[in-house]
Amino acid sequence: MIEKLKHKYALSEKGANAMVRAFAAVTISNLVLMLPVGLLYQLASYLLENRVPKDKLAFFIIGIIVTLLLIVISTSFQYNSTFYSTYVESGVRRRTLAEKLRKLPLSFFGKKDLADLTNTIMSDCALIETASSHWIPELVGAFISTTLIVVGLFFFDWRMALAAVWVMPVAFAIVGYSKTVMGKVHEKTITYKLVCLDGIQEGLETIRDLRSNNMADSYMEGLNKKIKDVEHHAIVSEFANAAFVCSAQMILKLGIGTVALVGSILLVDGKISVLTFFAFLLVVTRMYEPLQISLQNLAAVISINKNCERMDEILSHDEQTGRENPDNKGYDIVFDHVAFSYKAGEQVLSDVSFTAKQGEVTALIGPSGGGKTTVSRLAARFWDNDAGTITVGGMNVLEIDPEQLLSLYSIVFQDVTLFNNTIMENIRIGKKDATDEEVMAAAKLANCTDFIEKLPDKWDTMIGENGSELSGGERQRVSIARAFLKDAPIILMDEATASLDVDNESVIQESISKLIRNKTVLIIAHRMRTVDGVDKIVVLKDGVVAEQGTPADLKSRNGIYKHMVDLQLQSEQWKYN
Ligand SMILES: Nc1ncnc2c1ncn2[C@@H]1O[C@H](COP(=O)(O)OP(=O)(O)OP(=O)(O)O)[C@@H](O)[C@H]1O
Repeated sequence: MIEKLKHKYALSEKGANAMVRAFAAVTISNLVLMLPVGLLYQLASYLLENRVPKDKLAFFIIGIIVTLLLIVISTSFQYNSTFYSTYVESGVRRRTLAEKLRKLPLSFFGKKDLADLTNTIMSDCALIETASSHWIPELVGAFISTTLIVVGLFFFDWRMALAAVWVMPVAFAIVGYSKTVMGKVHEKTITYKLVCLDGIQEGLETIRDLRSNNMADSYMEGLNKKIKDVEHHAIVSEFANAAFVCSAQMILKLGIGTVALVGSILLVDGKISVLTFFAFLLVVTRMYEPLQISLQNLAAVISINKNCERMDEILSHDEQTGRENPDNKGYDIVFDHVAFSYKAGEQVLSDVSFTAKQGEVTALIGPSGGGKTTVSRLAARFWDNDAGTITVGGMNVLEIDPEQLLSLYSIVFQDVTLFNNTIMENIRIGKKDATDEEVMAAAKLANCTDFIEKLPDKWDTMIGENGSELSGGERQRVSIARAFLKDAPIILMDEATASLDVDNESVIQESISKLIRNKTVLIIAHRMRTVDGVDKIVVLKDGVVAEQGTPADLKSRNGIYKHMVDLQLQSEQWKYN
């Protein structure tokens, strides 16, 4: 049972054990709440004889005190077992999820959009939290305690017990039947919600483009429709749920009626005493109460199945794993007949072989969509290649732990990611234990010092979400400073100086020349002028290496590279007129 609970509700071993304790706590609490019924039964038996013996008064007083004490103890045990441990467990679940996301291959994130993942981490976690603290323990506890009470009732009088119990299987069958219908309704609800969240997120991310293209109104129209769909579907879902739960609860209430009816007949026939009749009426009014709530809980537990599946999909996804200790000899990167596709059937690289040597600069060039970025991603194991091998210093990248492998790389992308933190901490990301002096030295090399000194709080200036308070060129210089700070033996650059002005470009180019000395450098180049001095050019076209060699070699071959150089020369002559 522990294993099943762990898997189904994304619980740790400790959390699953706490849930079983919560079942016991709710059961005990429900049973303790039946004690006043026992006392009332005793009292009624004396009152029917028109006297309460004096020596029994103490029994009732002690009975009431003990009952009150037991209620307090069992309620606090239930509280501790359900709420406290659940919230501790929720923290564990969110951490496990975050840790898992850290280890998943990027291909997983390609399949899932951000709104979907955020929803799983925030909303699904919160739902499972409520389920673990309320719905599931109350449902299971009510089920066990009611079964025990029902067994007791059958010993007392089987005919009256039958009159009280027949409604239970019918009520639960109705809610159980709702599983298929509600499963589909809930799946649709999630889909509508995700489409809506996605729309809101996309709208916020693209607000600048929407406004500049006068698209804000039509986008809002589309978004309004998505919000209306969520609203409409939520009403349908609530209505369907209420229809099942309310009918089941009404059936349950019929139990009181049948106990009264069967009891009256048996009483008139003299087959039961008034006291037995009274006892059954007392028990059924109390016994159905947790079941009424349980029916609602059962419907809710059924409805979160989809959320649990979504969570399980993340938690059971294969991680990118590998050896912790790199055993590379040097830092040559070798692609040997590498093939790769992001999606099945859409081959992006079909047969790529080349070597990027340590101490040399290798430039990847070629037409847009040829596979340059993909090659650089595979080299750093952001994705795993499907066929062929990629080695770094003779070590297959697929056999090494991704984080260990990435410690060998400094990466400068075109789209720089910055965090809402100080500029100092944003550069320190390159090397988390770097001193302030080291950070400042790296920033100087990347020509960042001037603009940082002009910021309101200098090095302690918060740079806004994703560095929104910095210009494109400044962002790129921060990213280059990170690479200087990390000073890793392999450098991957995606046209690192593309958004720099002429002044900055020449200063940084000088620094980059220092940075890349004796390293393995793989650059994705778009401007042919910058690759003129590299050691090797690899031309990628349609997922294969179309040409490779030194710039001089390739120029003399009159192939794609030569053609691209000529085109760029022509485009440099272009002017606005
Ligand atoms: N995450 C992804 N999921 C699916 N397909 C992708 C993904 N990234 C890239 N592709 C596809 O892979 C192919 C190669 O893309 P890649 O970005 O490697 O080319 P590139 O040569 O770097 O292009 P560019 O010069 O325009 O940046 C393209 O057809 C692209 O649409």
